[in-house]
Amino acid sequence: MSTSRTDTPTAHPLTGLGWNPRVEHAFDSLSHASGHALYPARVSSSRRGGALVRLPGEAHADYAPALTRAAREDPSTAPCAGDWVAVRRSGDTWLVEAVLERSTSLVRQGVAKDSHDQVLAANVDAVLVCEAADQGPNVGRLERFLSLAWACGATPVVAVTKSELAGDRLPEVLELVRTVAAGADVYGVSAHTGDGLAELAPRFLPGTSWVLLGTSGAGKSSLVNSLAGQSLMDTGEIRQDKRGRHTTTHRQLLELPGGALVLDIPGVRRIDVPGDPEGVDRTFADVGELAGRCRFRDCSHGSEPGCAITAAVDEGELDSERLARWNRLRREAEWNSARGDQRVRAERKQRWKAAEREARANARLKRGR
Ligand SMILES: Nc1nc2c(ncn2[C@@H]2O[C@H](COP(=O)(O)OP(=O)(O)OP(=O)(O)O)[C@@H](O)[C@H]2O)c(=O)[nH]1
Ligand SMILES: [Zn+2]
Repeated sequence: MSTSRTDTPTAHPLTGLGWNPRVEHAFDSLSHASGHALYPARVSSSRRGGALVRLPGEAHADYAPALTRAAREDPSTAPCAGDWVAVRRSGDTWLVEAVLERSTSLVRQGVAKDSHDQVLAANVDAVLVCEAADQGPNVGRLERFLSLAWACGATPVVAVTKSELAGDRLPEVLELVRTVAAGADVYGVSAHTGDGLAELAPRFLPGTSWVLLGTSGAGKSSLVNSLAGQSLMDTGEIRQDKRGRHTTTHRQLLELPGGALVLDIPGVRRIDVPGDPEGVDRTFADVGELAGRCRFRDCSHGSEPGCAITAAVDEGELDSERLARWNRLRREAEWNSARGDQRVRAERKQRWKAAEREARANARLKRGR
């Protein structure tokens, strides 16, 4: 069944949940090939066997047997928050028939040799990396989160939170973060005073999906609540109160009043693996650019003649600590991805290209062409 409604495309009932031409196309091809009447829905949260979906109303949907079998083989194929799925009615209940192809996915890489990767959030357009202004900032941590964001295929944006706590040091802190996070936009914000929110808020475009990354207590929930002008996420104080109580599957797809979506997935708050090597390279584009100028293509940036990297360190153009962090993250990322198969890596690379194409298409759409 296709969406044969009389509404104009912009008034599609799922537009507010991020429905776009790419998803529509994926859904239509699936739907045409299926013998069932299928409906599109977006996963708000999932657990083993079933998911909470938005159609746009909220419903619980069990997984169809084939989906359950596939998920048992490879957990990364199971629905996760942010996924677009095709559902169908089965008596009084809904069944998830299939997961539509993801534009991006935030993956927690299995750390044990035989462990599977786990997809924590899907179809994320942007990742807001939060780093508190009063805690350093910790540049190594920032680089990790940025690598992960790039690896996932989403656009990273950095929020230096609790900006009022930095006082006079704020410009200096922001300058440092901008150097480390070249390629991502950086905003100083305070949930307590409201500073900087007016600059950051316009980034949350209607229909875009966001995930927040940052260490516990960085102020992610407070920031989302300030942007929303209401309490959408539990902040540290409230969670403390709730500890010990049984919590059921809760809604993880949050809608900001401005129309952007935030995926609140507790598990992503603390992932500290850097993603794949491409993500690391993108984060350290400055170092990579230097590496491209070394005389030998396989330069190990040790004592080889004509090494542009060691020359840059000697001349004070490249911080030797940043170089050390690059080496460390690259080793970690390579070790991680060596376990994953080549296909997965190739797909992640494709996603950047697809996301870029889509961003360009969306921009054209917004300009009205
Ligand atoms: N001074 C100041 N404190 C803040 C600000 N934003 C948040 N906080 C405080 O920082 C603490 C942690 O804030 P949360 O928003 O719960 O942090 P979080 O990143 O969501 O934490 P997790 O959910 O554990 O990952 C709370 O005590 C907040 O009141 C701010 O702009 N300024
Ligand atoms: Zn070199």
